[in-house]
Amino acid sequence: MTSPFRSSIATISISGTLAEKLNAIAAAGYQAVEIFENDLLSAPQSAVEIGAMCRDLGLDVAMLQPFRDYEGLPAEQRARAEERMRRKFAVMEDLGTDLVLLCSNCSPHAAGDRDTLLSDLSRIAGIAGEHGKRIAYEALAWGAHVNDHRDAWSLVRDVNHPALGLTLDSFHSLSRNIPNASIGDIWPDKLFIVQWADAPRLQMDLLNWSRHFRCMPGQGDFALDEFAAQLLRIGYDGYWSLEIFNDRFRAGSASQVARDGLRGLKVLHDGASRALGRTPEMPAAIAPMGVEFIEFAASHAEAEEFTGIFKALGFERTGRHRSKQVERWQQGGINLVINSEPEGLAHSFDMVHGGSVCAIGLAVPDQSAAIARAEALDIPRFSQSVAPDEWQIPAVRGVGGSLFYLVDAATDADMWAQEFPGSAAPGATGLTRVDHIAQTMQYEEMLSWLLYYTALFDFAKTPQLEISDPMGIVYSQAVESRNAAKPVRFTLNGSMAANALSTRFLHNYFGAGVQHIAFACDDIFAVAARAKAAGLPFLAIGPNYYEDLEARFGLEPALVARLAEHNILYDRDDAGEYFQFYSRAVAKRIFFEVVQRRGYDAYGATNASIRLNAQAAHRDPVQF
Ligand SMILES: O=C(O)c1ccc(O)c(O)c1
Ligand SMILES: [Mg+2]
Repeated sequence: MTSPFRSSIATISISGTLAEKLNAIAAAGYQAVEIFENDLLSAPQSAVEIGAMCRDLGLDVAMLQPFRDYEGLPAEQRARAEERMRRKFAVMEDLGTDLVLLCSNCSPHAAGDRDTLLSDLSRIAGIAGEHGKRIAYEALAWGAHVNDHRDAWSLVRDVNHPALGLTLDSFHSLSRNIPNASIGDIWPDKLFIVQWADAPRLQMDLLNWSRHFRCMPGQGDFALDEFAAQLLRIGYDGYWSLEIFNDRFRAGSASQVARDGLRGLKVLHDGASRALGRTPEMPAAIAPMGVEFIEFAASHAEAEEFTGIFKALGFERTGRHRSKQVERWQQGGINLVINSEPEGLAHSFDMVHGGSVCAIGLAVPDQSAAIARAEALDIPRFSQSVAPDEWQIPAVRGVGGSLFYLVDAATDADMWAQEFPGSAAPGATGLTRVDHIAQTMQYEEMLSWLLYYTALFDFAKTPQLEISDPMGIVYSQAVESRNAAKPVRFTLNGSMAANALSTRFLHNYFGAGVQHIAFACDDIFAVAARAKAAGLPFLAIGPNYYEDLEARFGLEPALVARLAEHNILYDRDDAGEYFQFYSRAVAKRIFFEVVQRRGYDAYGATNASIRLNAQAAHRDPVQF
């Protein structure tokens, strides 16, 4: 399929040597690269060889960058800069590009009056024109005189030389809150390149924000969709080029970061096309209608540990798979499946992780659209051999190699009836549905999975929270469906602290995966009392918490006593009230939570550190 836009990425955005970067960029499927000068300077290959390498990899060289500090210089320095520029033209010739990026001058010694800027930019445009080269002028957000794309544009427009055009960089424009409507004034033939970066909204100086915290479209807080729609509106059809300065990415996997970037760009371009009423470029984001099932991989011995907890929580075994060592446990609208087969994906999961969640089934309204969306976003499909008469459910890979089964919401009942014949309906008990699923991952992977969830699914993200674990800080971010009736919610958790619970999980579990599952109920006291009588190993909460709770929220002492009796944590905000309790972990890995929401939409973040402290009491002694 021909790409609906021209994709590119600056080599600064990813880790590795220049050759490694180019390989990762080509493998991810970009059409072009911006060569960052520092990457070129430190490469063992000549510019001619780099140019040849790009061509062999099928990559165009979109631009060489950056060229700094030219306009407004005193005459002597300006002449030296022009000489430097001529040399760059020779390098560009070798690389095979005619475009160079010129950053607005950051020197406090540069003049900033408009006549000087116009005259200098005219001079350099003339020199570029003589060499058959073009210059793309960019307003750095911290430029001494030119730091707003509207000013850079008015200079480019008034110089009006074919060799001088504009660079738009979403970071510089949006970090300064420059209205997107101003893009409407730009003539598309003079917009030589558009650079993309998202970023979290931070209170810090522009330069450090830009150099360390840029991220891929969709991973930050900028309203890139409006910016993108404006570009399409003016008819811009040049490169969409990622330029991401981010310390985490430069320490991470080049191929992963490159793939994430292209995924972010595709979602952005498609979203902008849709906003303009144009033909969509891929099926719409999947809007899951609920969690259909959670599949646990477990040996028979560990399966008993899980089912002990399931029983105490009120689940019943309602069926067995007609041909496999797989059981179905149910309660309310919840299906838990325990897979103890001696081969297949579940078995590999059990071998690597021990008892674990190997798959999650999501009910989707349109299975083939869901699969096509995953394919368009380069999210790998999973298939394993199934018996000819077995119910086929398409699956894609998720966190830690686990699966998302995309269950057709219209035929889910038939699926259960065929695969688990004669399942008994569960008796009425307390748990109603899966409230959320918490996945733990390396801190470095969090942005990648965040993008995965918001690109593949019609999910919104909540702000990232910092939770204090007794052994360090844990970062937690939720992604949740916008469908309010039966929301599907995941929390993504990671830490840089070597002994925080989430890090201990990664060690114990050998990788990223589901760390806990929260079930919703309508009467948490009844569920807790029943679970207690049935011997659920509760996570015990200390008395200080309850004393503080009484003071903090002015709760009735009798209510606080009931909460304490059942180890129930409590939170309240403007939207409503939240009740939650936890089980101890199975095999020090997975634990369960029960929640009751009364209008409340969050996750009890203030209680998370209480919970982490309670769990830390059970950790193995650490040897330093
Ligand atoms: O941080 C910088 O110096 C820098 C350089 C080149 C760019 O295109 C940019 O946006 C920033
Ligand atoms: Mg830039």
